[in-house]
Amino acid sequence: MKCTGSIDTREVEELYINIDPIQAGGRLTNEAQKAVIAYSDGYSVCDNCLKPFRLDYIRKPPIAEFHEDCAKWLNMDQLRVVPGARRGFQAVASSLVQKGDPVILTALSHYTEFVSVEQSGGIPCEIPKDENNHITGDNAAERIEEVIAKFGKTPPLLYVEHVDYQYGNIHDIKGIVKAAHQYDIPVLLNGAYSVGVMPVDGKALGVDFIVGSGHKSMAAPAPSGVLAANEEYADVVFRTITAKGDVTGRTFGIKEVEMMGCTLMGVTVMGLIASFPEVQKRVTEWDREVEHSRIITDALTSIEGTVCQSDSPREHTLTRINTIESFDKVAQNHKKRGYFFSSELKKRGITGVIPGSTRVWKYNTYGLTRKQTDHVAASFREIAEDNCLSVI
Ligand SMILES: Cc1ncc(COP(=O)(O)O)c(C=O)c1O
Repeated sequence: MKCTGSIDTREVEELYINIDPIQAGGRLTNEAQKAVIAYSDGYSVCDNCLKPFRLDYIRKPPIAEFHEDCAKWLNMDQLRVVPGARRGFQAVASSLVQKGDPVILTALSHYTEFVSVEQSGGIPCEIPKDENNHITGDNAAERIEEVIAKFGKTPPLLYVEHVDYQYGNIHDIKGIVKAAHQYDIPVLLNGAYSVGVMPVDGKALGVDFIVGSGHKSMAAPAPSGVLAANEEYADVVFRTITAKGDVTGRTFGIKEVEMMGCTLMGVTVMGLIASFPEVQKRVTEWDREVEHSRIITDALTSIEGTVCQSDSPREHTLTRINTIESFDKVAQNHKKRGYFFSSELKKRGITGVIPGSTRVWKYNTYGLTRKQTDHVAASFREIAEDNCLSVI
């Protein structure tokens, strides 16, 4: 097929309630949609890039202010915008990890963390999860000791998910930080599923870095994100270039090495900034989101044979559910096989569950209204009853 450049409307968002596990927190606000159009030209944010020539100093549009305000909001000392959470991991690993260094991550770490470790020549060492699918301070301490004994050196970095992508569980960050700091290991908090949807306080958690994903949880276009650091590490990660042209003698001012000079331009940074007021407001309404998550999860677990594999009652909107003994049993004898489930959901105006999956799958209820929540909950029950599954 040839790309003609003509783009259809995106039905998923226009016509359906979307419970896709990764998309919920990244939907743009109306303000971001307006900003995206206004700043759609490539270098549009550079109209007023005056000395010093760097993205985070631009005051019109208020990019400098966003950097200050967003750092404050996360209770961290300094912040930069980055093209996705993964680029935040990359900047930190590239600054702190040397070839052959052991680096601590967890049994629930995202692949992009592993990629950043590999790029820097580090050796990934995972903290195992416990029987409740949690990463604990005790397990972290034990693993750190083991790794130091094995490699004969202290890991330069530890990554931990605030909320992991497999279960949507919230982990004991304070306990893990306590363990890491006993060995002077800095902690990077992966806030891909927390920054922008729930309250996050870097100083209260005690972390050294926070990484957030704009397109996952801050109502921003992709690829966007934030990297925040505390004062102790800011100078290292946000160091400026010292290289000089050996023939021309040129120097390059205050460009930051890990940021490749400047990062987000145009649509991405302006979408992130335009959504920021709404994002700050919505994290204060987290309790309501959790309530909606519980309503839907309760509906699913009221279907005989269905097991919630995430923490219960839910504390987050991302949930992993096991329907092997319920919807998958129906699928075995259904003419549409596993596709019956997504097709029944679609008939009811719901999308986001991978077509064909009826065994273990994830959904995210973030951003649903109460009416939509009740409709999704009732739909799961109805599909079960229509297919002779008992609902308690
Ligand atoms: C837990 C987690 N961390 C990091 C990432 C990467 O985020 P980004 O796409 O912003 O680089 C993802 C994306 O799926 C994720 O689920």
